[in-house]
Amino acid sequence: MDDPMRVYRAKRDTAHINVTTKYDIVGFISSGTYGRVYKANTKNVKDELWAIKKFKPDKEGDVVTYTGISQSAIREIALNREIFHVNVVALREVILEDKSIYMVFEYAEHDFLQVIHHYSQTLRTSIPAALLKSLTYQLLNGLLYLHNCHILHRDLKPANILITSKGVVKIGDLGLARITYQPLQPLFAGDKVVVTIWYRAPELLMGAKHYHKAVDCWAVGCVLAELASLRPIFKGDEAKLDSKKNVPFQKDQLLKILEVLGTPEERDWPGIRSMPEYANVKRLDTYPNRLYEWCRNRLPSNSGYELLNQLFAYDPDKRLNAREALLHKWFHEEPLPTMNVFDTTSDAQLPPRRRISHDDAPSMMPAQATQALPAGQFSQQAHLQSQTHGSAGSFASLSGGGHPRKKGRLA
Ligand SMILES: Nc1ncnc2c1ncn2[C@@H]1O[C@H](COP(=O)(O)OP(=O)(O)OP(=O)(O)O)[C@@H](O)[C@H]1O
Repeated sequence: MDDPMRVYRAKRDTAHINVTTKYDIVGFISSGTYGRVYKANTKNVKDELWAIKKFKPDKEGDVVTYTGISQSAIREIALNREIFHVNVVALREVILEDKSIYMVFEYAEHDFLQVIHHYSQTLRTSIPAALLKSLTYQLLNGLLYLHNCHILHRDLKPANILITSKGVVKIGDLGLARITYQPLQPLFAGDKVVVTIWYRAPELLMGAKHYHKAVDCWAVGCVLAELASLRPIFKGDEAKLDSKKNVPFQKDQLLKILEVLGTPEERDWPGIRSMPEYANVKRLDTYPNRLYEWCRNRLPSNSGYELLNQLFAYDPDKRLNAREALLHKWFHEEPLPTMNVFDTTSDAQLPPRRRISHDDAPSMMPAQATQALPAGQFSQQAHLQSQTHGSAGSFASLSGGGHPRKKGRLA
């Protein structure tokens, strides 16, 4: 006969965990492409903060229906469950409740965009070298881990790179991330767009059919340059798809790059002539490389310039990878990067806490009575609720070839 305690425990473990019975919603943080993010605290535990991302439920017309979990949500959940690193935002659990999916992440008080705004708008001074170096170092450290796990982030930008109140950098938003050993699809098809345009690597802008980890390293170069100058280095206007969804030539974005890095030549980038957009680039004016001048007042260190120059190699095969970048001498000369990026920041100069609003918090609440899911989905829920620990394992089951999300530009 079944042990009643065992039956009780089994029932308890597969019962619904209600988000709002486990967490107090402190407020609304932000609305992203695929959902809304809330700040939450574990019930009855002081200062145990979380960021809960609630995916938008699928809708058929105005009716919310349980049509399954979107490809994007599955990918973000699946990738996050397999990874664990100090510089990547940790997923605590996933809760499936009332036709919605909730991902519970460790909470990060700041992000790179907010630090950039704080220095440009409030302090009106450049980011000190020690902070700049620590932010970049930890970002590269997280990226090296992802790349070692064969994960491309594909959407690195200041808003997606978070910092905890203890000064630890955490790469977030793996919603666009992909496993690299999947057969790579052509980059642009229909309305698929990869990487916010200001951080988009030249091989993508030139129409490359295949791309790899180097696209993330280009984005790190853009982020480093933005931290150093407090504004996006290549702030191009995105050309939109035409009515037939033809992929346009991103002339303005490429011009912004050419103006600083000069016109790429065959010796910089063998194979450039066979790139789909080469003829279009040939028609543009030619520019000299001005990166050294660009750095003069913004990144006034020779080795800092060298690092940026190598992250901005046109040829993706020559571009510095995350490991090489971490070994770069800029990080090994004074001031050295620190574990707490704010080690050398006075209290008065610390960026403010993340702003939250209270207006939207009620829409977080699921309906009072949690609707029963079809039988098969209980096991899925129990599966998803397991905690995320351990190192990157096999991703074979994650290799669905869904559509990357179309991303908007930074506001
Ligand atoms: N762990 C976290 N701690 C604190 N805030 C977070 C956390 N994760 C996300 N946020 C905030 O919520 C915002 C949106 O989150 P996220 O980028 O994951 O959603 P998204 O739907 O992919 O959005 P987007 O389309 O803007 O990339 C972030 O820019 C950040 O401000």
